[in-house]
Amino acid sequence: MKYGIIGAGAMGYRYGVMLQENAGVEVDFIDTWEPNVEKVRELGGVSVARDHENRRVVPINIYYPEEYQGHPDVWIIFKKQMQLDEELARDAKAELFHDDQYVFSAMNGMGHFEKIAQYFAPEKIICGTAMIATRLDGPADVDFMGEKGAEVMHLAMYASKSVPSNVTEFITDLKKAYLGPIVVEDYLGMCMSKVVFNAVVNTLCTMFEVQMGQFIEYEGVPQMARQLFDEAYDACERAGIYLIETRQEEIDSVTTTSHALKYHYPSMYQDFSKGRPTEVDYINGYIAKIGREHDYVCRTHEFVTQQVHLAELMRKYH
Ligand SMILES: NC(=O)C1=CN([C@@H]2O[C@H](COP(=O)(O)OP(=O)(O)OC[C@H]3O[C@@H](n4cnc5c(N)ncnc54)[C@H](OP(=O)(O)O)[C@@H]3O)[C@@H](O)[C@H]2O)C=CC1
Ligand SMILES: CC(C)(CO)C(=O)C(=O)O
Repeated sequence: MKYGIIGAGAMGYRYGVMLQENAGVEVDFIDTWEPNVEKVRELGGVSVARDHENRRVVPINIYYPEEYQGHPDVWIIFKKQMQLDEELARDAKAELFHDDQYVFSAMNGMGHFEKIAQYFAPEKIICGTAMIATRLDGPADVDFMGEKGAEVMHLAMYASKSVPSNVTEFITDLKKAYLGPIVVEDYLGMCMSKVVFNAVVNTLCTMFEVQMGQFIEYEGVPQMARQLFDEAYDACERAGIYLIETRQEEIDSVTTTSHALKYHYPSMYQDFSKGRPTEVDYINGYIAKIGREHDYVCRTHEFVTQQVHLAELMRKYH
């Protein structure tokens, strides 16, 4: 199968480079961030390291949407939630999307699949989540965090419980790429399981400006995590959303994942530290919204969402 990556950022490079190098498939990258596209063209590829080591340039094909003439079988979208509407509109205007194509995304937060469904038929949408950590340190400069083979991701169809036969080839390519795909039936429970995880780790690491390994040094983390998970699970259960992990599994995962990805600054911090808006409204804010819609106030998530916005605003004084 041939793949088109929309958003040559941290995760776009991660998926594209691993598919190209490990699964041996054809991959094209589409990006709108000019310094990034121009840097790739100057270097002849993207500079890739793993846990700060073995940095090398991987040759890739990169295009602005308006330049692209190819026809991938699957689009893989990795933009920040706040950028997605504009990106999809620009890509559609450049006539990139075709009825026969599938589309996959494992962005954090919620709301992106509804936006993608404005351009693709529901049965063509493959939903994902990725417990895969990647840093974008500058244009055309990425660092794949975590040991080789530790990558884990989940996927589910947007419109059905089972995977159609032509999507199995995509799953095979993800396996060959060592991206660690696990197929589940319910996309909503799958996505919310990742949202509640990010609502603890991304948000707290961002507020205290620390890496995951530093965050987990504090012995009170499991207790803080339990409070946030309990509220999120209570809201989801009232909304009829059943997560694919139990509350205890999520709490345990905060500890194990934070140790495994100890040098990683979660993607929310990567935005925060560069003065950009964060995805907090799509993570803690989304949990709070589900709660409110079902007569349940997620007091801690509402407070934490405000705290992150306060911290965003206060950056101007630092
Ligand atoms: N990174 C990770 O480890 C993980 C991320 N995710 C999710 O995947 C999605 C994509 O995230 P991710 O790949 O991290 O994001 P990116 O690395 O793609 O960053 C998003 C965009 O921000 C802008 N940008 C990035 N770095 C800079 C910089 N140094 N200076 C100026 N602009 C910059 C660029 O667009 P522009 O110029 O248009 O602003 C870029 O395309 C998100 O939903 C995220 O939550 C999920 C799992 C893990
Ligand atoms: C890698 C991980 C899982 C850390 O929370 C993530 O989703 C992110 O950085 O946004």
